[in-house]
Amino acid sequence: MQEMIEMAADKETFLVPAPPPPLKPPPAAGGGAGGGGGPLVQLHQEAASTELHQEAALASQRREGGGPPRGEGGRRGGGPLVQLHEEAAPLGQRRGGSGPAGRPHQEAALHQGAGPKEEDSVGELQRPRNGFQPHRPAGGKRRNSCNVGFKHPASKRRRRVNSECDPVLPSEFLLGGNIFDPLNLNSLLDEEVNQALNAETPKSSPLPAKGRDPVEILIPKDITDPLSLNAQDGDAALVLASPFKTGRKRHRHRGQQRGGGAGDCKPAPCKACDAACPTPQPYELNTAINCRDEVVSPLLPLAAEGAGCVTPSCTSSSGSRHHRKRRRTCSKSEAAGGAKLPLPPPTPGGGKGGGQPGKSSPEKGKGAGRHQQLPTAKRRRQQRKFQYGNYCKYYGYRNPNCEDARLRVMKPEWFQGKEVLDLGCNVGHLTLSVAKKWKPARVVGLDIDGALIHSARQNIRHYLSEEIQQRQEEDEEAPEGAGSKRRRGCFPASLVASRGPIAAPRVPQDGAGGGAADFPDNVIFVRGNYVLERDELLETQGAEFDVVLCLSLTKWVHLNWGDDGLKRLFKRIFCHLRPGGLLLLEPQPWSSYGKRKNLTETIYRNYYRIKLKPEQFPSYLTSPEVGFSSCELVARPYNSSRGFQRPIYLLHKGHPAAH
Ligand SMILES: C[S@@+](CC[C@H](N)C(=O)[O-])C[C@H]1O[C@@H](n2cnc3c(N)ncnc32)[C@H](O)[C@@H]1O
Repeated sequence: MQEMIEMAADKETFLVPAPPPPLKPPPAAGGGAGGGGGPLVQLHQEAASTELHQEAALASQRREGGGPPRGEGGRRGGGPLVQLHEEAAPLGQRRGGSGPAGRPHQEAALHQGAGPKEEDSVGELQRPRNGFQPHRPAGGKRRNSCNVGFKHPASKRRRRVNSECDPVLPSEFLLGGNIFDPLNLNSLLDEEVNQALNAETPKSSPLPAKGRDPVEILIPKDITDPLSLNAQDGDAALVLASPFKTGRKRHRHRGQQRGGGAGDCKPAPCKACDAACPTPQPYELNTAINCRDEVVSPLLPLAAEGAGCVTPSCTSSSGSRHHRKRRRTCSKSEAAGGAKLPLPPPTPGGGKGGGQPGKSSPEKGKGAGRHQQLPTAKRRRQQRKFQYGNYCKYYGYRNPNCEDARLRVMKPEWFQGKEVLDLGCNVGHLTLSVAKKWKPARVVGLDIDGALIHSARQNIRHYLSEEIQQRQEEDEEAPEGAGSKRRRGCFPASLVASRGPIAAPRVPQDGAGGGAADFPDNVIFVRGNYVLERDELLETQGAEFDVVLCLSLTKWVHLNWGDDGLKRLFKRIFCHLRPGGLLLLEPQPWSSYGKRKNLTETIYRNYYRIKLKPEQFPSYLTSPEVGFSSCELVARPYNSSRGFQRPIYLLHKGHPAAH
């Protein structure tokens, strides 16, 4: 459009300065054919109110291949539209007598970077190529147009000027029009003059003979938008309707490409106008990018998984945005201890975010839609990723309210000063809570998934950062001068949350951090499979711990290594415990096994071979085959998901009377 207008502007420089002055008042309506045909003229007048007609007229000529519009021939090829535009073009000349011829130059000056003062700039204007000296309207007002304020680089403009699309002046006119007054508008000014002027019109501009084909008048569908500038693309062709061709033919909208004949000269859209049209805007692209976030969000967990779940959001919550958001609103202390938080009211069927891993785990809940699209082999591979229950979002699903209710049923004295082994620690939230809250001498978190162990180590920093933050808050709450050190300008809370404390103590590595110490030096995370390969290896296992946590692990060991593997696990725990040691066991119910039986072929096989069901665990553990002296049900902690409402047993080794 912009280009078209500029082309039109260039074309206007060919127009001669001004029409002859009016002699007499215009004739009454219906001034006859010689008057240009009343309706046509009226339409011209209306159409001329939009200067875009002028510009469009010239652009139309370009579309026609540079040739002038022809009466009937023009009609056949969309001519009337061209004609209308072309005829309307010089109407601007009537304004102020001197016409718009100067305007394009002013605009051209703008394009060429002429100075801000129009008067000054006129003098600096380049002469048009055809040698005509444009007329400068006296005090002429620069009219608004589509390209107001829009500057093209000079190179661009020059290219257009020299292009093959240069318009050619019309040589034939209708209804008494001529090059100076193509629409024969002067005929409107005075009836006599009109008659005199049109008594004999030039051969190049014949009067339509009576009985000839009537002049086709094109009526804009929308008179408030005659050029259909507001039309959508699809409506563009419907901009004008001919009474002769109602509903039969669609007229090309200016700017719309013709099927042929236009050669290389394609009308360019007006950028300024297009900006107002409902075409995609750059910010919409941005929206699309934002939307893309929605589109690709299911892939994010994949990335997180691939990255070993090291991000805080990954390690501390579920993959869903919903959960992440919630997680952000609650502190780690809530997640860790949470004893002060009121219990959420029971919801039938379980809470939204607290589903069993089987329901809302990466396998099903989050990736349900994705899995539907995945081929079976890929889905299997995906599922196999979590064949050990090694969900990196486990705590997000399990503790959507950031509270782990199991900590409520545990007694601090079980841990204080003790050495604790947490089997299948996942990303270490419960391990870290125990290590931080109850000051055990040492806590070892062990997990088969190295990525989870990596995350667990990272989480040490977050628990630590929380502690530092708490200390800072306490300091700030304390009154000034009360002996407390108020810290100002400390590390921003957001960065502490996302990156950890600015001066975090060294994160202990494997094998480091031995010996009794305060948190976080009392905690260590180790990757390993706790299930020994053979029973004979049990003999090598020495007693090292006072407490072993075996929470929500049995199902995964059971499914992956069958009855034999689970029994070996129990026996190893027993061996690992010192006399008087404690085992905290939270088995998953048998009813939850079936959902996972198809994860791998081994699991499938094991599932159907399992004989030792979870309800038999207490009796098996206290049997002579293992050796625990007692087993008691501690509690069945509440969870918003019934699937997580599992019993916790306390098993004693050796001297139960001592505990
Ligand atoms: C369902 S999660 C339970 C997490 C944590 N114990 C809790 O209850 O909060 C089970 C964890 O056990 C781990 N796991 C499974 N088999 C294991 C094995 N043989 N040795 C060590 N960890 C194992 C998985 O990687 C997973 O992180």
